[in-house]
Amino acid sequence: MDRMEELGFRSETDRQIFREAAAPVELSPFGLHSGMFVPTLERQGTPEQSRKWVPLGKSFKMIGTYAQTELGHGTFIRGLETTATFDPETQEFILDSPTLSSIKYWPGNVAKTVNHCLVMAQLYTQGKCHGTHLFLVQVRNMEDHTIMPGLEIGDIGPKLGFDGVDNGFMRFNKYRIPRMNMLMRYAKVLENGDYIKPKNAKLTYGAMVMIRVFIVMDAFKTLSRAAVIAVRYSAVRRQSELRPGGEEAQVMDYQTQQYKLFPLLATSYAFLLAAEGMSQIYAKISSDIERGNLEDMPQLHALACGLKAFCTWVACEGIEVCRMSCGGHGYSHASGIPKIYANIVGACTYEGENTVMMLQTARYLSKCYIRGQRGESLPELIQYLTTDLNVKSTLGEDCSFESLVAAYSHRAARMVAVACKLQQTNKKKGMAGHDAWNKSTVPFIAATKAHCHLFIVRNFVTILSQKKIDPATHNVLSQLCTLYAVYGIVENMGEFMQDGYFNQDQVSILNRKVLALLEDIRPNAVALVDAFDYPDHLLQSCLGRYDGQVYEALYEYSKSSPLNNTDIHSSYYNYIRPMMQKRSESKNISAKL
Ligand SMILES: CCCCCCCC/C=C\CCC/C=C/C(=O)SCCNC(=O)CCNC(=O)[C@H](O)C(C)(C)COP(=O)(O)OP(=O)(O)OC[C@H]1O[C@@H](n2cnc3c(N)ncnc32)[C@H](O)[C@@H]1OP(=O)(O)O
Ligand SMILES: Cc1cc2nc3c(=O)[nH]c(=O)nc-3n(C[C@H](O)[C@H](O)[C@H](O)COP(=O)(O)OP(=O)(O)OC[C@H]3O[C@@H](n4cnc5c(N)ncnc54)[C@H](O)[C@@H]3O)c2cc1C
Repeated sequence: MDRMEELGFRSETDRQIFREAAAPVELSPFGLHSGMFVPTLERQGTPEQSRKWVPLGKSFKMIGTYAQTELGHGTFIRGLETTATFDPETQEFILDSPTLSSIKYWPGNVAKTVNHCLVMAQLYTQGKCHGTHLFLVQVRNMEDHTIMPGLEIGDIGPKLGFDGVDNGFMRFNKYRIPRMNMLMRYAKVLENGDYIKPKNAKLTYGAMVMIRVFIVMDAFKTLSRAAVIAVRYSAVRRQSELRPGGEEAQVMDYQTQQYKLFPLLATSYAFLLAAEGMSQIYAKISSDIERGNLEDMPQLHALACGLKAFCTWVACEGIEVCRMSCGGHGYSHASGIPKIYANIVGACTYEGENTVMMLQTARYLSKCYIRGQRGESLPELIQYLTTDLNVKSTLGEDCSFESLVAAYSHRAARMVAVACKLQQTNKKKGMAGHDAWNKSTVPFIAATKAHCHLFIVRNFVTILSQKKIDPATHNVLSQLCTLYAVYGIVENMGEFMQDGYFNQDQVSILNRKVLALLEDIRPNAVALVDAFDYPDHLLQSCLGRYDGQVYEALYEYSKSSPLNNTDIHSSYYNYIRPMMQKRSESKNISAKL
């Protein structure tokens, strides 16, 4: 903290980059404090509450986390069971875990690290439930860090990853907090217990929207790090003969290796630009919301949900491809890739399970489709829904940006229409609304993925057409953008061709183009990963070292394995030798028989 002050890091982005550089392998146990707890106090507290608590949080005098998920509920927030009941006599809220399933379970750093939590609980006042609200709760003694009376707190045990985060459980037993510990920027409980409701009940969900936006950048960071390691290693690793009798080839010269890695390199650049675009949209709309203009809140929610789900799914699949493209050494922690995967794959679940998030976006698309069919105006990002689906592609040998964006618009518009028509058909068959919805959610998920894919392609093209970039760089970035878009079509050709949008010749053009682009990008592949400028300290990888000294690094890494501290391990004396002695005795016995 002091070091960041010394270095003059003021913006949260700079601070986050510094924290990651300082703790590259394990996630910081203060990630949730800085990334969720403090920003939520700023955005969901009244000005007075923010003035009181935010400085304490920023100076780490108060260390907190976000405690919402319970044993029985994570996705369905309205089903959370923790209660906060207002007691007007004492001006306090009484927090309680009334059932086993209501125990808070998963909140990061709650087990051993934090002394405060933002707790999401069902608010009761004057005998009536007003839904979930956030409460600031002190959970440990500020003098000796002991657990406050009335609370049971512990660690949930080993996980797939996230080893630097002590995810815990927390149980309330009629635990009292002051009335003013309810975050009251949007909703309030007055001294007499009267409830003042917010302009929109979902304003309380604002912290989750913010983190989903951050997670799009995390998807870029993790995928690009894995790509750096795999591409650099592919330049160093020589294996097998490409030319009979010739020297062993750099594995990066195999077309299959290029087809594995170069689209992921292009995806990394696409996700970086998408994350920046998403952040700009979030900054604009969240500031409108803070000024009371909630008009674009549904659009922000839908975009954040969709991109968070789409980018984490693609990033995790891509990181696994990077790992496997490094052969056996990729499976070792020496590569650094298993840790990257283990730390980000949870993002497909936390901050909104990806399928559920995609369905939130799908719900928004369904409503926009109906508005579009009525001729109503639509937000710019959604206007493609009114695309004329009878139009065919004009794609030519050049695979122009315009023809590629048109293809993605057509695909998404067609798939949203298919899902919406199924939903409408279900209703006409007499299904209730919720059944008509549920029985069309599989095509809605596919349509929403196409919607997100369009956003990322269009965003990439827009930035290349708007930003002033020197010609040489623009040329390479254009190759990456074209590869990202063409590869996405080739890999999902059925969705693009189902209505005959492309003809056979155009399909052949696309299949040729994706292979040609691999050759175009090959000379710049290492430079394109070096451009991310990740220091070796951050990558923590013997395979992805900047100096390429892979085998020397692997040898040193292996020698440092704790198993090598002694030549003969105690298991020999405890198990192996007794077993062998027993075997030899039994053999003597059988020989005598
Ligand atoms: C390089 C390093 C890599 C690793 C980096 C790690 C760094 C550390 C970062 C993070 C660590 C992990 C921390 C994790 C924390 C958590 O997981 S906190 C808990 C998160 N939990 C969730 O996200 C729960 C998901 N569920 C929900 O959000 C909601 O339940 C719901 C699915 C949205 C449904 O809500 P609800 O049932 O109340 O609403 P609906 O009936 O579906 O919809 C009603 C209308 O409300 C609109 N709506 C819903 N949510 C929002 C919102 N957030 N904003 C705006 N509007 C919203 C919805 O669209 C409906 O509108 P409509 O009626 O017009 O259609
Ligand atoms: C690494 C990690 C860190 C976490 N950190 C925190 C934290 O700091 N604070 C916190 O409060 N929580 C935290 N969580 C919990 C996390 O927010 C929840 O696990 C997440 O919201 C998913 O909810 P769930 O576990 O109830 O999954 P469920 O919703 O039970 O998912 C199970 C299955 O049900 C499906 N499903 C559920 N609802 C629907 C639906 N409506 N339609 C279709 N399918 C559906 C899902 O798609 C999924 O396939 C963390 C979780 C992880 C893994």
